[in-house]
Amino acid sequence: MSNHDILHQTGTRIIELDIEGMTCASCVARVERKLGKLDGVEASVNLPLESAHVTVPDNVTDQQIVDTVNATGYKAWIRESRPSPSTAPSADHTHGRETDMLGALESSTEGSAGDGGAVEHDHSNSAPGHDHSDGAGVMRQRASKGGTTEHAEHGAGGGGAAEHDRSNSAPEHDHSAHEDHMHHGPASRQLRPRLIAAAILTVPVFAISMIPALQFPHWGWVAALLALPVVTWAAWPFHRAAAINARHFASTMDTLVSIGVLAAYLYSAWQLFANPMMTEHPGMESTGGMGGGLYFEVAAVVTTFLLLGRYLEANAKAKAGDALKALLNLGAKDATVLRDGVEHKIPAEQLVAGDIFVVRPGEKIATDGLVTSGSSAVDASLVTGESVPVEVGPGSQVTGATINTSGRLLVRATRVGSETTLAQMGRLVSQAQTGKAPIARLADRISAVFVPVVLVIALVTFVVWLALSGDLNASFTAAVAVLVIACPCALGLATPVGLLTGTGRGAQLGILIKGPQVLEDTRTVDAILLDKTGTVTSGKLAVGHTLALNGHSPADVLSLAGAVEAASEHPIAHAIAAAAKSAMPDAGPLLAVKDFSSAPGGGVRGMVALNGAGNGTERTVVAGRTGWLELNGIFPDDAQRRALATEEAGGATAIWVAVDGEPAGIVSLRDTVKAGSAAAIAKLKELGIRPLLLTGDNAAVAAQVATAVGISPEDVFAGVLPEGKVDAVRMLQSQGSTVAMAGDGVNDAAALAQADLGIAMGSGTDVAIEASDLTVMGSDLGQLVQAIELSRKTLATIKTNLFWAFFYNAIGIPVAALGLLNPMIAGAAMAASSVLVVANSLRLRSFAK
Ligand SMILES: Nc1ncnc2c1ncn2[C@@H]1O[C@H](COP(=O)(O)OP(=O)(O)OP(=O)(O)O)[C@@H](O)[C@H]1O
Repeated sequence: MSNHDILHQTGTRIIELDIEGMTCASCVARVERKLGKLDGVEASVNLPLESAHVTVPDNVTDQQIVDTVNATGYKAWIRESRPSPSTAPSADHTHGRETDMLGALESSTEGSAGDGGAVEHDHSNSAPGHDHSDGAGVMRQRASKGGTTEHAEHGAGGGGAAEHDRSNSAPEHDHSAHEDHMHHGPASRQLRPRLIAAAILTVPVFAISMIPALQFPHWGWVAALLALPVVTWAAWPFHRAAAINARHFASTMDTLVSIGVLAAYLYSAWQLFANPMMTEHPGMESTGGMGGGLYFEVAAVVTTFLLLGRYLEANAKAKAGDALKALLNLGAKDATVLRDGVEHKIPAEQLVAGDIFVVRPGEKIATDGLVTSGSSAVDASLVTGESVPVEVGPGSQVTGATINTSGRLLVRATRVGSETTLAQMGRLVSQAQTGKAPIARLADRISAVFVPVVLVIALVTFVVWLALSGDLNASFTAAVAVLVIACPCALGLATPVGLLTGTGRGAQLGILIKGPQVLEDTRTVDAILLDKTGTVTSGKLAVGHTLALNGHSPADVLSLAGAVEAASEHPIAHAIAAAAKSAMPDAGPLLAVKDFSSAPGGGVRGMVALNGAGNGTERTVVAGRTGWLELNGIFPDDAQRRALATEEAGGATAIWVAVDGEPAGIVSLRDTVKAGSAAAIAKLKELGIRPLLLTGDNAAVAAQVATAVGISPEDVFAGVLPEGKVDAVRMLQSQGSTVAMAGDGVNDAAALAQADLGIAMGSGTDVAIEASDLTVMGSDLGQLVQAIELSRKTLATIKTNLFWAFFYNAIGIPVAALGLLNPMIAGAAMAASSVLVVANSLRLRSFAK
């Protein structure tokens, strides 16, 4: 779907919300459920990003959405609102956060912009994404004043507040708000002092409660006093969340923690008040005669552990988002634009398509463009992950954010703002991170019913224990342990943190994963169709020699073919045109062509005007494969066909050139297999994936390439027409294979979409990227292998996370109910499970390092 299509769909719109105050999977489930109750509204909430992607029909206002979230006890702000790309957004997140990510990009390049307001204004005039936003009546302001204040509060001092002020005026700065969420969000900022205070007070409470040698007369009162601020002030975030939820008759994991901690403290306090003398002598705690004991240390230790868990979690969440931020920060800040021969330094976001800008050696290229003069090597490793700089010269396309290493370039901007490759990358990554795997939805649903169930289990534990043993002390301990061990927060973090880290690391490596479902697909894939030209081979063909037929000269054949091919984008065409040009006398221009037409996977056709013929003599030139010639009514004789077959048998890509309806010659071209292809294919086999070669080229060339890289001869599909590529995918699928397809061209788009896993390679065409599930920015097969490995590893990580999260709860609850788990250990275990899940995910950050 083109941007144009997206912009003109009506009926629903997409709202991006920032939501504050969610702590666990139960919160996520509640927000989704409440929003889902509004007619036609669908929401997908992301816990680590503290955001929601909501599809809203026209009859529901933005304010209603915000109010609904606020009414569930959280705080919501609208980051952005725009027409929906489709009526079923959760299924199609493809364009979900278009202007959002543009905003993100712009805010990241804002640093040197000087007057931010002016920059925004200029830019929104120039970027189509913005025009659209304006037209659609984007809600640019945050929904409530309170929201802004609150956000500013979380920012790091004045700078943060200033940033938010600006974010009120235009959506492009909302990303900075987002960053603040990640870095100075309520979590780490609020939790730190509470954690420190809790830890300092808990140590003595624990020591005097547990070590009789340290006890002194009336130590119980001292413990009660020391533990009081811990269970009230330090544990406040838990109580506050529990209270907010209770107001709405809902419960989350905070409810469990809050009840557990308060119960332990109040019960102990009640014991102490009932028998003030119970700790008169050291070691006398349980001789009070009521069968009770003191649990101040339990309340304090549980609080401290849980705060520690939350704190580490908050920091880890911030780290997990780093990769995306790093990606967005890649963009150049300034551009030197050439106007009337004079260089002007302007903020990069003020560039408009058509501007000519100067890039000096060592500078970042400000935006996507076409080199108009100069030559240099461009280091694209930051964007594509490919380490070898690419040579560019006039006519070469360059990508914004790549680095010009050697020469001075003049570049004409072709894509700016939301259109640039970098913006698209950011968008894809961000969408992937907000998407939800089916398994994560399951986890959300489970945790929503989980808390009330746990409350009941805790109550039953208490009652049954008391009935069976009559021991109030033991009954109480068991019930508190159940409450504490049951917090499902690890469950809520398992998928999003894994996904965030995996996709973030991918972005750094030039690998874009479109969504959680893709991870699942990479696991099941067992066959991969590799496009030959440009994927397995370099795609940089060179003309070997030209065979002339029917009395033509090789030079004539080449110059006529070159003239027509100059109008085509095909690698074969580039090679022939380049060879023809260098063979021209005095390196003059190629002959002029009119009535050009081309058939993908077939060849080209055009009328070439002969220079020097004076009276405008023209030749009809057809170049391409046999089938294309035949379509044009040209049928080579047997001897000519044999000549072609001989060329092909030698491993060349042989192209017919026909002039005025007669075969006139054969141009032979050669491609080179990429250095890393063989190793990558061996690796694919190791991963249990059967590599197959798919090409429009002739069988002999295909077989040679296949042998060179280790693909077995029966796994080669040669001479395949573009539409045949889809059939090849279907055929393998019908044989029961789960098929991946890697390709880079427009020709491949249909096959990419048909494949179970479509992988767009190389800087790829937009169509290919659109149709694919995975995009590998580099064109090296090794990167493709890396992409599959990373996806599989991310999925494995998520699964391990879910296992541990479920495991803790599944094992912990019965053990606690049986009275075999000390509440303090339960608290530590609970916190450890969250930390474990996050730490396990962060391991992905070192993937391929
Ligand atoms: N512009 C062109 N000029 C001449 N021949 C062409 C042109 N485009 C396509 N062909 C012919 O059609 C064949 C198939 O082209 P197609 O683009 O489908 O595949 P390819 O690029 O050769 O290989 P692959 O499928 O591996 O990318 C080519 O091998 C060539 O014979």
